[in-house]
Amino acid sequence: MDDSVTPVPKIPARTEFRRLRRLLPGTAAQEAGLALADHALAELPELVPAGGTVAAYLSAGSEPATASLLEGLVEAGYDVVLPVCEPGRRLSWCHWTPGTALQPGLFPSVPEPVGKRLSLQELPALDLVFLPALAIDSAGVRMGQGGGYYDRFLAELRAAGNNALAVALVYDHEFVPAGSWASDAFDQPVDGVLTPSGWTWLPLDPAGSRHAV
Ligand SMILES: Nc1nc2c(c(=O)[nH]1)N(C=O)[C@@H](CNc1ccc(C(=O)N[C@@H](CCC(=O)O)C(=O)O)cc1)CN2
Ligand SMILES: Nc1ncnc2c1ncn2[C@@H]1O[C@H](COP(=O)(O)OP(=O)(O)OP(=O)(O)O)[C@@H](O)[C@H]1O
Repeated sequence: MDDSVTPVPKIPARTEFRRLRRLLPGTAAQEAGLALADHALAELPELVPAGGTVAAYLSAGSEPATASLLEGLVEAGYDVVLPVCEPGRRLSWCHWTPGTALQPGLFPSVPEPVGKRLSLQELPALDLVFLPALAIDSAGVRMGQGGGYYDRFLAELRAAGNNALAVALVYDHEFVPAGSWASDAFDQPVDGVLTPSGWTWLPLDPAGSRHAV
């Protein structure tokens, strides 16, 4: 891994990752989603006990598609919860199965499940969180859409003592060297990244790693 990168400010870096997504061919999101689901479902039995609770999300636009992953999780017997955007940039959560109705949320392009909304305190203990990202660096720093929804959520989850693994889903070219952009103190690191090529536990530096790679 090249350790000589110069961090660029977060906002232009976000603009560039969005631009690259817009250049992807129309089939990229579906193809990436199928590969991600295969890797995820192959590994999950070792990471999450049968019947465990997995937080995930409904993909939108050019994000790697999560439909196959979500269906596979339910088929494998996991309890799946998906986020709903609330005012104040907070997330609440709904249980999801393939029959759950969807509706546009605060961001009209992002679908959300219809149903009873649960706060973090009302949720069953989470075993694993799959989260959206525009990019992840090899130290585990996440570039999101800029709302701070997941930084707030992970900070609260971790403060509550829940050590659920946080794993971001991105395309291969979005997994980049540590320090590719300037991180902020409030950025919550992820524990791993899942790309169409497979899983990587982070940080990549073995001395700091929480997990066997
Ligand atoms: N699928 C998904 N759900 C999510 C998030 C996310 O990043 N992705 N969020 C993370 O916090 C929260 C919502 N925040 C978001 C904020 C802005 C955009 C947005 O501007 N989307 C672009 C399309 C981006 C693309 O195609 O890659 C758009 O609507 O035009 C999306 C989600 C909660 N739910
Ligand atoms: N724990 C927190 N408490 C309050 N505000 C926070 C917290 N974490 C982040 N924020 C605020 O959220 C805003 C956006 O943060 P950032 O750019 O890292 O979002 P993001 O991770 O890209 O977004 P998202 O999670 O929505 O995809 C920042 O202005 C920051 O001040």
